[in-house]
Amino acid sequence: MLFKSSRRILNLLSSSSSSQARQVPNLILGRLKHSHIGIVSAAFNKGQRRNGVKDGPTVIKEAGLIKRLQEFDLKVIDYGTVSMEKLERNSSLQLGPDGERHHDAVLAYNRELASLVRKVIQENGLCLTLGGDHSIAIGTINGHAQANPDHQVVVLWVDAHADINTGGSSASGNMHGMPVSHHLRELAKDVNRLPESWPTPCMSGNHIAYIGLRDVEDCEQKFLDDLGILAFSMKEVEKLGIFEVINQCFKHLQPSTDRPLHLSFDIDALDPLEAPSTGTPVRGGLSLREGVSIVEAVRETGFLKAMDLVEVNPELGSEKDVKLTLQATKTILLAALAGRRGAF
Ligand SMILES: NC(=[NH2+])NCCC[C@H](N)C(=O)O
Ligand SMILES: [Mn+2]
Ligand SMILES: [Mn+2]
Repeated sequence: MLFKSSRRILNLLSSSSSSQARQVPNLILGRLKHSHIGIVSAAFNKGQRRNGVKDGPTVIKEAGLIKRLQEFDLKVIDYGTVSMEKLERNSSLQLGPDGERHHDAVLAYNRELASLVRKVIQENGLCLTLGGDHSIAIGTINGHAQANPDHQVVVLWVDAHADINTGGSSASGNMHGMPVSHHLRELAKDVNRLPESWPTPCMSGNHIAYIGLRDVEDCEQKFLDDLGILAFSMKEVEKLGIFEVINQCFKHLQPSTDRPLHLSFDIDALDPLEAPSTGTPVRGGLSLREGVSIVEAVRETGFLKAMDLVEVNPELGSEKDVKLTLQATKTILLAALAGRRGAF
């Protein structure tokens, strides 16, 4: 009798511990349920002047991202690449009305990208878009909004830069410094669109928050101030600490089932000591641990529906620099999507 019952307890113990061992993060992230993670490769570089950034998606995938995510029982579907080929047949530099470099090409590419992002979300996937330069967030956020016509998408933008220039305010003409302005209703009249008036603005200044800023131009700061946009620069991260900053962002954005969350993560938000291979590095950035804390908190809200990881450029820096940058990138993605810290 005693033997029997202790046997039963042993069985119970072993079955509960084995089910615990299997308790890896499954496909239910908080209260938004996803059937899979859909990966979109946005191999695009016309939003700035360096070629290599279009190879970001390939090197990130070659570094074993999908296999690593699958090790945590996540179902991953590769939706393939939105390529620049069609645009390249007409690759002459064409300026927009306010000097935006490759204006129509950037927008035409993003319109196609937006359709694929919309498809991933409509098929109930959590959409991860690998860039590419940050101009691809014109398409990803638009596609996310298209998939949720009855809901307000809210955006957490993690970056050294505000990327809120318009053609008129930009000193460089590079459209990777302009994606945010394309989505804001308040700036609608300052943004030049395609003849079919794509993209339509899908949010207001109170639907976006920033973390990590440290290289913001005067015109951009004026947009942030005028629109009352919540923005935590590295100075505030330093003063308040990363958890207070994250909490204030979520209090403000109020992600929920009615307010799906879009995370746009520029790898240059991290300090260049952590992620050197990127086109516009700025020293004094987030530690990898702070970056991980941000994306862990994002995941834990349960309302993450789409994420961009942009500006990894494998042609910049030494072999060691590229390796470090890819390790940091994978660390961020593993924490954001699987809720895990660990080695690659
Ligand atoms: N996504 C980026 N890395 N953006 C950098 C933008 C730099 C500068 N503010 C510009 O508009 O040209
Ligand atoms: Mn940046
Ligand atoms: Mn950026």
